Amino acid sequence: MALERLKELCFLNGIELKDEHLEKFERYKELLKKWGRKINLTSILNDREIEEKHFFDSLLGLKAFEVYGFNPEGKSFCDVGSGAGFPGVPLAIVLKNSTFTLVESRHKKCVFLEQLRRELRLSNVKVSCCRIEEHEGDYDMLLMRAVKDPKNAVKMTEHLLKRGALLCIYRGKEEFKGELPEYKLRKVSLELAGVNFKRQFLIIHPPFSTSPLSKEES
Ligand SMILES: C[S@@+](CC[C@H](N)C(=O)[O-])C[C@H]1O[C@@H](n2cnc3c(N)ncnc32)[C@H](O)[C@@H]1O
Repeated sequence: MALERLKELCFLNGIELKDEHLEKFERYKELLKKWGRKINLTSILNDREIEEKHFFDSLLGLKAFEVYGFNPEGKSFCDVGSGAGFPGVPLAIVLKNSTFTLVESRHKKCVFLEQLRRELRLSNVKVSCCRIEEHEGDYDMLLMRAVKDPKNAVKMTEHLLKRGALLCIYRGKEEFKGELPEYKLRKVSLELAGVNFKRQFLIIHPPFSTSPLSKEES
């Protein structure tokens, strides 16, 4: 059955998906497979892995926001270095009242993202083809996935953080032991059912910006 793995993992981990979302995820998967063969979009091109490691993984942001106390409804997000649309597009599919700007520096990936936006009829998504360092905007939250060095991520997005955005970094199980003296940082770890990987999120903001944080800040 279509999207069996995505449905199973979302069910096990309390993420609600409607039929209208599943239709869009199905079309997303087709486009990813078609374009992924032509341009170097992602090394993951089989159904199960796309559903688990891209779609489900991107949606885990919803769980992290919940733990953190951030209501994503109606908010403005910027997906930094969006690549093939992760995590921005899966979140845009389920958060129809929130806006998502996908910033990507590589032209051919931007062409894919534009096509995806049109085919999935995502009126809450915009694509900005430039380096994040040159992108300006006021956002509630910046999203970054597959980031090696959180310090570098902060450096690249400093101009947007100073305008009041939170930065949410999707991390694997490896602990971030570094320091970000000018920022407040909260780690959110998720225990997941049905998968053999862990997800940790770093949520970072400048000390002056309003934040739902009340405890466990460092
Ligand atoms: C490691 S990939 C991650 C892609 C996607 N976010 C994901 O999780 O699958 C990083 C992406 O960021 C883009 N990128 C790298 N430096 C960038 C910059 N300074 N501004 C915008 N995009 C950038 C790359 O072209 C690439 O698509």
